[in-house]
Amino acid sequence: MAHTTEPTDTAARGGTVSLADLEARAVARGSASGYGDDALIVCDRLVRVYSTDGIEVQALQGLDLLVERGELMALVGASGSGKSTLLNILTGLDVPTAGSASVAGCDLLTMDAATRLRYRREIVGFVWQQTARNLLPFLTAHQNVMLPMQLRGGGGPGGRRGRKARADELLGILDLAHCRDLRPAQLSGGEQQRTAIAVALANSPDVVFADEPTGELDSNTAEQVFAAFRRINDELGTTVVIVTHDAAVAEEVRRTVAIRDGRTASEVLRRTEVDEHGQESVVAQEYATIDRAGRLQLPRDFTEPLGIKERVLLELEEDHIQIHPDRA
Ligand SMILES: Nc1ncnc2c1ncn2[C@@H]1O[C@H](COP(=O)(O)OP(=O)(O)OP(=O)(O)O)[C@@H](O)[C@H]1O
Repeated sequence: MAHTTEPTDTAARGGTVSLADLEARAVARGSASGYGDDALIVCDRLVRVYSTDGIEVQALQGLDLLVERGELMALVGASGSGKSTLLNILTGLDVPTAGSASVAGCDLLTMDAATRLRYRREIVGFVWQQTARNLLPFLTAHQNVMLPMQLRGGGGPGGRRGRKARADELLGILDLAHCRDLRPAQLSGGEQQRTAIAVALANSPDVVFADEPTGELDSNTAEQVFAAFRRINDELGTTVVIVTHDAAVAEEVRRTVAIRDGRTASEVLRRTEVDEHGQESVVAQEYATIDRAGRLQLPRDFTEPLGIKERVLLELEEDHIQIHPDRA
């Protein structure tokens, strides 16, 4: 085998290490640690500490998360797990205490005020749980969808006519053509949330964040809203991140990441598989996540029945690792 590792050879020969050697090593190290190079959303060891009256609360405790462009995924977690804290950081409303976070190449820690405004208008879209936060009550559905394009300024693609056509196109994709000239109070809960999705999409953002978007809806209506998220993900390729406490959302998306105590704890992936008879079925599998430091959190359902507490024995097999309770 040909030797291409010059720097090591130099060192092995006992010679002095040249600047070129050091540079080559730095480049090699850099490419090896290219965490999330291709991801749209990158959270790396994200920490958020709140201090109130001298008491510190660690809402995020070194959270790692990668979301690829084009994903339709959900972040789930119990109350207090850190979902809102994470969402506030990802939507540019809050800044983490430590770690790093970027969305579509925007560094969320170092953005200045002007970039933050552009980020919130053009790079990300939002759908909140409360309609009042999503839609202006005195504007029609069509006018609500036009508004972010008008606020963006710069004329927008195709000028006023282009913006009107875009608003109509989005209302069409979301099955809302019949609601075009109605005000929010004249729309059903599901129609309001679908209009909110159209508003979020107005400036063609890289990602839409939705916070408990179906929290105030019955299950049938919620199903229509999830179908709308799937449609914009399929037809427009928009990345969608849904944040909820409702674990049942896993049925509606392809990837669900669970947050526990300010860290990502596990993931459920849903894939469509085709058997030898051509029958399609959806297979959901739960994975434990490994953080950047190599830490793995074992689910309580697994540790409790085996009485696993402080330590385990690990055995490396050819294609898997065995974890044994400490019987000593
Ligand atoms: N502004 C704040 N000041 C102090 N502590 C806070 C603040 N915001 C959140 N926390 C604390 O941080 C932790 C995470 O809160 P967060 O709101 O992110 O959780 P959550 O998963 O969104 O919960 P919920 O579903 O109830 O909204 C909690 O312990 C919460 O009390």
